[in-house]
Amino acid sequence: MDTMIGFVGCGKMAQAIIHGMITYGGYSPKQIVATARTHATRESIVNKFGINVQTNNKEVASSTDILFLAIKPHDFLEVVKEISPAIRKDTLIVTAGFGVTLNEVGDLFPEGTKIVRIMPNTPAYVGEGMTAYCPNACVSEEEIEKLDQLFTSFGKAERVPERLMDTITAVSGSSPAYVYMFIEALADGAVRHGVPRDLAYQLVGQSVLGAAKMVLETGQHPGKLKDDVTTPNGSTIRAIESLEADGFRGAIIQAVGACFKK
Ligand SMILES: NC(=O)C1=CN([C@@H]2O[C@H](COP(=O)(O)OP(=O)(O)OC[C@H]3O[C@@H](n4cnc5c(N)ncnc54)[C@H](O)[C@@H]3O)[C@@H](O)[C@H]2O)C=CC1
Ligand SMILES: O=C(O)[C@@H]1CCC=N1
Repeated sequence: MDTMIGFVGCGKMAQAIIHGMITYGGYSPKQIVATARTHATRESIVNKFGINVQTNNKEVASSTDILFLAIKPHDFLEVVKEISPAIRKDTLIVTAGFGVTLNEVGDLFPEGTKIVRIMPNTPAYVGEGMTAYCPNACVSEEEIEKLDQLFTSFGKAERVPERLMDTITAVSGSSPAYVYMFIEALADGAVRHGVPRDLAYQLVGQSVLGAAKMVLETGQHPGKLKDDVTTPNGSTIRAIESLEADGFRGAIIQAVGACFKK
């Protein structure tokens, strides 16, 4: 029988994962069940993904083999208290909340509950997510392998030590937001100098995608890749000089620190 995958909390992050799993990972909508609190949300999710959507968190929690908890931190405790008595011993709980440790989650479930802490990101929607994960000691290597396959169905996945999770939140969980800001600002610069808005997003989006692929696929140092673009006394070095004068790199390093601290 197919593994049943549940989502308690089906907002932006869960929907990105569901879209990625179905579109790029070959998962069937029949294998996926989520909960929604309102009729309107239920209709919208059913129409988008064709998955089963219910209103009862406990029923979903008790009927799934892998259960994602993708709710905001302020709703977390209430939801866990509700579903905890309904969890089967063999269910794998996958928790996506930032800053909540495996021990803290473990204390809210019966002893021996299998829990995996993850930090995904929204590019899961297009099959290019980055998911960092760490399991607790109750999860077997075989189960970890199964989860790794699930996470890689919507992008890349890395098993990491838990002590890195807060930093990773700042680096890959939140960073799509900073990258969108960069894209928007670069496009604004293009529009400022006469490029139509749609063309600007095309030019910038493809350049960011290409630059990211160069880093991942050539394995070359980003500094070397930057140097390859930079002609002596050319135009690129003028842009670099201006960015350095405005503290571009320092601003990004500090942003990672601010996100980590929160
Ligand atoms: N949005 C992102 O880029 C990322 C989010 N995360 C984490 O994922 C979690 C969810 O974030 P988002 O999807 O952005 O939030 P969201 O607000 O879009 O989704 C949360 C969903 O949970 C539902 N919900 C709240 N209480 C509920 C309850 N009692 N029963 C059933 N459903 C309930 C809400 O109606 C909402 O649809 C957060 O912990 C966040 O830190 C992690 C990585 C990236
Ligand atoms: O902003 C947040 O709190 C979450 C964590 C990673 C992305 N979104």
